Amino acid sequence: MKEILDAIQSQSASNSGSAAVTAADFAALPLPESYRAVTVHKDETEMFAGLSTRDKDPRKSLHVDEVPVPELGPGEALVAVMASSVNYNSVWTSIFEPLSTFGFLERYGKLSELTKRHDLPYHIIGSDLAGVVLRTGPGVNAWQPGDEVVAHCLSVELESSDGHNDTMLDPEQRIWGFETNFGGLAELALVKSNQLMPKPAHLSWEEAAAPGLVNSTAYRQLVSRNGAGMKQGDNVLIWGASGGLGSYATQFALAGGANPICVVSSPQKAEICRAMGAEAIIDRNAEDYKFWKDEHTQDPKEWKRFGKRIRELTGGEDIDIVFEHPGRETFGASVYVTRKGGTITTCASTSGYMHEYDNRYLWMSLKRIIGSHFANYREAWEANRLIAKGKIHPTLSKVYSLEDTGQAAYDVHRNLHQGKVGVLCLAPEEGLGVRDPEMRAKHVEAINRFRNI
Ligand SMILES: C/C=C/C(=O)SCCNC(=O)CCNC(=O)[C@H](O)C(C)(C)COP(=O)(O)OP(=O)(O)OC[C@H]1O[C@@H](n2cnc3c(N)ncnc32)[C@H](O)[C@@H]1OP(=O)(O)O
Ligand SMILES: NC(=O)C1=CN([C@@H]2O[C@H](COP(=O)(O)OP(=O)(O)OC[C@H]3O[C@@H](n4cnc5c(N)ncnc54)[C@H](OP(=O)(O)O)[C@@H]3O)[C@@H](O)[C@H]2O)C=CC1
Repeated sequence: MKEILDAIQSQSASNSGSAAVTAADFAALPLPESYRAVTVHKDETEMFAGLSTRDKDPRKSLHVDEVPVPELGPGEALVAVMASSVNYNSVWTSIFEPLSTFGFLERYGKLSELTKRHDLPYHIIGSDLAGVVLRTGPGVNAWQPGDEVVAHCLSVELESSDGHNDTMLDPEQRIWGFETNFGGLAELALVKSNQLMPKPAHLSWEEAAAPGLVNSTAYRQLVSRNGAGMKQGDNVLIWGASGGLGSYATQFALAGGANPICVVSSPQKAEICRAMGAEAIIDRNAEDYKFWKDEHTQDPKEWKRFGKRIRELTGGEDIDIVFEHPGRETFGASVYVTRKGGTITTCASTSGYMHEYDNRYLWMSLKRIIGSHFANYREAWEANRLIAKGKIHPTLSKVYSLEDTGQAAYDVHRNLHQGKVGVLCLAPEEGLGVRDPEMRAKHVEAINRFRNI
């Protein structure tokens, strides 16, 4: 592993990404037999039985294990991972909710001889990476050893026509590192080569690894015609506006000429939204919205109070698009505050997936609910292109070592974090991997906006 790291480190910081070490040199580097990876264990899926969601502690279930290097198949790439990031899907995996992810691996394993590799008693998690290609499998022509890359997390087989217009609709659609094995929170990762995209040259490894999953998801959910198709002037209500998804949705709204109404839970988070350029901000904690009277009963008076507050901030207008992900806790309010003909677009249900809302406000006012999930190949590419062009910036706040991934996931689970939380895998320190310092200098303030808050 040291030889691999030395080769990556010897890429000059001033050569704009062109390899000082050649592709042949990288291809000739010997692969280790094993590598360190963050895992959950199949024999521990019941370890939190009886505990409340909040009390399930990722620090207990996430391990750093030495695991064998998987065999490389056709159309695949083995990547040396310099950095990765924590996504909420890794929190779900670590607390075995709503399902144990081993069921996904078992199902995938039944598909073919090759996919059997994924069905193991341990699950290497992680759905983001920035790193360097070490090996490519048969049939891979677009990428070669030595290429500096990020990977998006859409894994598809594309054998059915269902996914040929929109790769998210493939019947064998999976999220890499959640529904497949060999994810990015590790020193090496196995991906389909179609997941690879160029690493933005002005970012360090950990910055480049941070946006991938959430940025692509927010792009489809809010901007793409497959999602809400946001346009200039739209009032966009963004829950968790300084969180993983929300920090990108806020940037897309501002960059696209829309008007974000940012919901956060502290003055500190409100300040981050202001620094991004948002003006309409609601501190849900300070204003103490209680959309549920008790576990079973919502309070429409609170929906109305929330709607009035939004009207105060917009000069009397209602919401064109709600960017939803908290789910049960907020969904009734989200449907209520949407304007006639408006859209509620949802990609998650962090607080509970059995939603309740008053359907009269949906049908009588001709509103639409759109389900959205990650992003297709093209959307992921377009979202990464915006990062590479410095139009959208990483929202990395804090960086952990691979050994401390459990703590990083705990912070995200307990909502103690801001923006995105990074993890160094092979990178020995932060700040490495920048190939275009001039471009970086132009954007450095925005790149560092979430750091160490
Ligand atoms: C990018 C990041 C993303 C995120 O962070 S998202 C947040 C994290 N993700 C999650 O929380 C999602 C976790 N996943 C799940 O909870 C489950 O994954 C699903 C509820 C989405 C699906 O449940 P399941 O049981 O895995 O699959 P089924 O499609 O319900 O299939 C079960 C059986 O039910 C049959 N079935 C499906 N639809 C129908 C139908 N309409 N009529 C009759 N049967 C149906 C199937 O065929 C199959 O059958 P057979 O067991 O025999 O294979
Ligand atoms: N389907 C898909 O493709 C994807 C789904 N997801 C899912 O989306 C969800 C959010 O992910 P992500 O943004 O990365 O997570 P984060 O935890 O980084 O951000 C979510 C933010 O939502 C706010 N929030 C949390 N709970 C509530 C609540 N009960 N009511 C109102 N606001 C709340 C919090 O902000 P504050 O406290 O400031 O209000 C929090 O910071 C997760 O469930 C994740 O699995 C994520 C990515 C892709």
